[in-house]
Amino acid sequence: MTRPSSRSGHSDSTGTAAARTARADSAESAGSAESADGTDSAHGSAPVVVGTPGSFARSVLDERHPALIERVRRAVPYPPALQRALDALLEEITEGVVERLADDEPGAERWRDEPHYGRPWADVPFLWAESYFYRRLLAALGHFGPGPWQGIDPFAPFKEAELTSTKVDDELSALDRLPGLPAAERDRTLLLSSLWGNRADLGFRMSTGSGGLAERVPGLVVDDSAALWGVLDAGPPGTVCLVADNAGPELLPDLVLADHLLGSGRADTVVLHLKPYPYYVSDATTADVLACLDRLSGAAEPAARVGARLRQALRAGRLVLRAHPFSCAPHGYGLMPADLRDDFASATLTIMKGDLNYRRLVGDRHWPATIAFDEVTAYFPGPVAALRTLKCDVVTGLPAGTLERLHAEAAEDPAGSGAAWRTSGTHALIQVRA
Ligand SMILES: O=P(O)(O)OC[C@H]1O[C@](O)(CO)[C@@H](O)[C@@H]1O
Repeated sequence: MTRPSSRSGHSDSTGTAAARTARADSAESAGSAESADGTDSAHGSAPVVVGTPGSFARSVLDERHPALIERVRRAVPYPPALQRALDALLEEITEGVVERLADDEPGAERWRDEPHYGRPWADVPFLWAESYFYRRLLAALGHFGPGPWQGIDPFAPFKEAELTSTKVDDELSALDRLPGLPAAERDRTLLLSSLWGNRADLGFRMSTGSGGLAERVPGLVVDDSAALWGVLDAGPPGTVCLVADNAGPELLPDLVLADHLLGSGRADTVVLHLKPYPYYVSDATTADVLACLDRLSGAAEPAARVGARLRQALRAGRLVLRAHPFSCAPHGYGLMPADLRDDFASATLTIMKGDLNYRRLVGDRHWPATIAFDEVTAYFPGPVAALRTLKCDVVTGLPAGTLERLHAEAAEDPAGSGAAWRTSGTHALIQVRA
């Protein structure tokens, strides 16, 4: 495998203007030409739009976003002007049309060319609507300043509550079982901890017991983990890109996995991709990494040792943090700018964590669930793995038999849960394109 050297310089583009030029290229290289209505001509798979009441996407816009505004308002004592800005945003998303960022808002130029302004929020693509909502929330709260609220993370109180919970102590103390496990089971435990950390309620406790972990994870609908280790073991240790998702209970097992990749010789360097600003409530930023390192260092052994090794890896440049602007862009990775593409191209493997990264990786579309993962990620510049619990309608790469089983289970469920397996986080997948 040719691995061009990675570049560290980053453009300031979220991929908006340049992205549209790149769209044709990336669609072409993915073998999926888009028609004027946004439908993928090869498969008839339309982009997910916020859409009609009753859809999952609409419930996020109608219920979760207003609830989040109220949660943020209760958690932080914002002054009257910022409260009024929150009121205005709430009114806009529930009754109005999509408004532009104010011209004097820092970074407004990155959003200027988007085509969705003046339309009802329900009419725009789901991925775009969610991403723009978070940007507008931060604008309302003065996050980008200048001013006294500049840089304040409105989600910090929630993140801190999760990170300081005693549940995390239990999970960290379970780390002491790892050295006693055979190497293959240690690999698997750490991989599954990182995977289920995306649901943020299992984590390291999965390492207990004597049975194989896979048997105790009935919700794992695709398990390409052998291919994942195969990619990493195929050559000398190189760079692994780990594209993080949530802070706290998800980021901790991600960091422990990064330590394991470095310590087991699977990676020479781990590049951890973070969000440059608070996003999707709990997405990890640099501050969240530092908080996790403090949490590890303040815990009992062996967690404290993991924390010390990670600090040393940061100092030595073996654990590298990136916060590329495109990480908060409202687009799929098919539109990533060249410098980010170079980063991923130079990696032995890129591991995409979580549901949002999955949507951005495969494209936020109503794909047939059985369409090959290899096909929808063909554009990606290097080997890529997705570790994700299912929290939205988008899924690809399911074996036909698995899909049938999921439908049959849903049909038999007395609660009539329908397609809840797609959205409730009870199911998960490990998919790899080597
Ligand atoms: O933290 P994760 O796994 O990326 O999940 C975020 C998911 O939450 C939602 O915002 C709402 O459920 C999804 O649209 C999104 O994909």
